[in-house]
Amino acid sequence: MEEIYHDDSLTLHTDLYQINMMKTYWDEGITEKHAVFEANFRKYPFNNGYAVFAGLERIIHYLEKLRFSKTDIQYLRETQDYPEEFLTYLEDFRFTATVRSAIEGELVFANEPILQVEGPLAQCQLIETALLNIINFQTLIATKAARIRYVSEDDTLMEFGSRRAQEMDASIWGARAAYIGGFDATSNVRAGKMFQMPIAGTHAHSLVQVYRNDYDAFTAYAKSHKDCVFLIDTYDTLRSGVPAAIRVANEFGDKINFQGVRIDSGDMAYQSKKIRQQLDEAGYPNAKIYASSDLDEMTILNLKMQGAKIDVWGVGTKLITAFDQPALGAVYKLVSIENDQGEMVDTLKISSNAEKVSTPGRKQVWRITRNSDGKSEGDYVALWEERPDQVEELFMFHPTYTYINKTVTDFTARPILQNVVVDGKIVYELPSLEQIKAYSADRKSALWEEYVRILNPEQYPVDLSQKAWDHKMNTIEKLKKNIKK
Ligand SMILES: Nc1ncnc2c1ncn2[C@@H]1O[C@H](COP(=O)(O)OP(=O)(O)OP(=O)(O)O)[C@@H](O)[C@H]1O
Ligand SMILES: O=P(O)(O)OC[C@H]1O[C@H](OP(=O)(O)OP(=O)(O)O)[C@H](O)[C@@H]1O
Ligand SMILES: O=C(O)c1cccnc1
Repeated sequence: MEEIYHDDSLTLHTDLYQINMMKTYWDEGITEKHAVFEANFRKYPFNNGYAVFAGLERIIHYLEKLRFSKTDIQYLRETQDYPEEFLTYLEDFRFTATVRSAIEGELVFANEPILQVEGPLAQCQLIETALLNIINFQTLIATKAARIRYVSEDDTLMEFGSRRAQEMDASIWGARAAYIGGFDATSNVRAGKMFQMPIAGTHAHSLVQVYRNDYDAFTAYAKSHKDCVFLIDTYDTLRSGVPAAIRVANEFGDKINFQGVRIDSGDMAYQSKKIRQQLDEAGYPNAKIYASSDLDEMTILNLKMQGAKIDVWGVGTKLITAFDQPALGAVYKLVSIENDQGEMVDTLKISSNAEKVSTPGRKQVWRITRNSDGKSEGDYVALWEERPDQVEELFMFHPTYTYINKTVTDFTARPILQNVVVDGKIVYELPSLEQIKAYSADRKSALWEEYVRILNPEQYPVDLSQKAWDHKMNTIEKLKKNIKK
């Protein structure tokens, strides 16, 4: 395809309706009205008990370069009937808003703000699409990876999904998210280069097909590589694959690191036990058994239950495509907007479903942990000016079933939303990927096992402060009166 407009910016990576709304705000002279938007999700992905927040690094890179390029303006000029003055406004557009966010690797929960944007209305509006696009995908994959890590215990996990991912961006950022969620390496070399993350791999069936037999293929591979994992299931795993691998390992001795064998088909519990036996008998107790083939957390759990002797799991399709739940569904809602008198007015969106009614006003999420053992008591969603970290006693109650409540003492309250961009300037120092991964693993250990298990986890408490709850009820009452009028 001939490229008419050079793809030199991500600023038009937004829905047309955002720019159309910007045009309305511009016509009305309210582009600079002060606004606050918050993002949250309502339903846990994969019915998990938490989500692993990911995507912030890409959001920061996106915001850093948020300008309408010449070709962006030219494209809008030629396709939309915007007046030149509006295009000039877009040309001069600079991001000056403030973004507060959960940090990558943080565990986040349903119905709490995970990211907040505050600043000129038009700016907050433009970035909704890209922000949700990034968070929804990366958080989803990091969460799926965390589930797979949970069942795999300390086994090695390799991400193999690139060929099956929904296009290239998904492979790359999905590989990174999988690493944050608990994977050890990716097969995608570009992801390794971009993010300085470990890459690893074995070889494909095609290599064995080229040589028409296992032995010749493994020999050729061993001649050209020190580290060897042989794929043994091309013809007959137990009768040809394993014996050929052992023969090549014997013949090459110290010239190679015989790391193990990979299986990619058949009954992997039965086969892995037989393979283990053959490798042990041949004097290779340290050779590992790798497995791949449409794996996910349920199959891995089942294979472990059957006593499969698998040491390394290669997971592709079902991880990178978030096979059983392909979207996270995080939304971005206006919670506060300046009125004509210059005062902030908090807003909400009413729904017939009580649990879906949003909470008005700018909020902070406080993670409440017990000082005695560092375990999480739940999250406390409070109005911005509240300081639950400065009180001795905290009354926490379920926002819908208010009779479910408790009073917490001897606790630490930690704010989840952190300043990332302030007045358009990036103030957050990006941690290394290793730090993010380690942080996430550490956060999981602060959760009670009941919230971490992958099947029917307990509902983690996400409570509203009394003030936030009262404010919500008052806002609903006022709205109802207004509607009646
Ligand atoms: N012992 C086992 N218990 C439960 N699931 C298993 C077991 N062994 C393999 N599986 C899973 O069963 C599925 C088998 O896939 P499938 O029937 O497509 O064939 P395959 O053996 O992989 O062969 P091929 O890919 O050559 O068609 C895979 O998802 C695999 O992970
Ligand atoms: O099963 P997944 O979880 O998606 O993992 C990735 C798959 O990709 C490869 O198969 P493929 O048939 O594409 O190539 P191959 O010839 O190397 O086996 C590999 O053998 C895995 O089965
Ligand atoms: O390295 C491997 O074994 C690998 C890589 C990608 C997909 N399947 C397998």
